[in-house]
Amino acid sequence: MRPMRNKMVKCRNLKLGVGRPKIAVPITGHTMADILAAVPAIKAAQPDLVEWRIDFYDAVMDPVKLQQTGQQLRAVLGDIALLTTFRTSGEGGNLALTEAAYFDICATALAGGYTDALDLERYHDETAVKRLVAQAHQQNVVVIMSNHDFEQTPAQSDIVQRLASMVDWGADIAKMAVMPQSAADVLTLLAATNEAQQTLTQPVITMAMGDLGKVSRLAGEVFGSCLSFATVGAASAPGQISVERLRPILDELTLNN
Ligand SMILES: O=C1C[C@@](O)(C(=O)O)C[C@@H](O)[C@@H]1O
Repeated sequence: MRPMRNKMVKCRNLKLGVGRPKIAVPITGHTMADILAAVPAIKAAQPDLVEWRIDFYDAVMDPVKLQQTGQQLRAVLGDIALLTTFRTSGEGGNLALTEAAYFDICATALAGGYTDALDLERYHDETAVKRLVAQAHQQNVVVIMSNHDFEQTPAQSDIVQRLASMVDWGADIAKMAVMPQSAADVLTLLAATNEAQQTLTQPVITMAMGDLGKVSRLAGEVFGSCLSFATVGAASAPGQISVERLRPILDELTLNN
């Protein structure tokens, strides 16, 4: 029997949470030229969504440049959905920032009017996170709330509780990445995904990182993760495989009944 799926979330022309898992490709360029130059090869690979990792962008602290680059990226992407993510250094990102600067950058990205979705890390000040959720929703921007544990894999109940708390705080989609140290850890992540997708009202995105966790990036259809990050060129996290290799595996694992 096909597993039960949660509510669908629309992001531009994408329906997340229904049908097969969608494919996201990160852009990790440091300059506007690098960022825009990555687009033709990405478009040729036909991902469902592009993630702009603004923590890699040299001018991320300059609001005007951030918005202009975002708008140019939006224009060249055509109709591909765009997710903007600032990953803080505590969660595996590229740049250390004060809390205030993190929230300012997220607000600047939203005010730029170019993004279809925003990644918001769950483990920051509650009032500030909820204020950004409200701002995003006013602008019809999808909130993907996230948490990354680059050291280990929390217990199943802890992972589910973290995902549930994201939904409580207004996330449209709840995302959790863990670092497995054993095959048992990968099973824990998959079991937590299965439980969360059956019990939460919103879709979830999960992954176990590194080589041990690769299987979790392939198996979203079965366990209930609605988006898998894959590469065209540079990876943004350990264990990502190329879009070219991922797509036929997702096709193969499609549930037809
Ligand atoms: O949250 C995620 C997931 C990710 O960490 C991964 O493991 O594929 C890659 C990040 O770019 C993205 O923001």
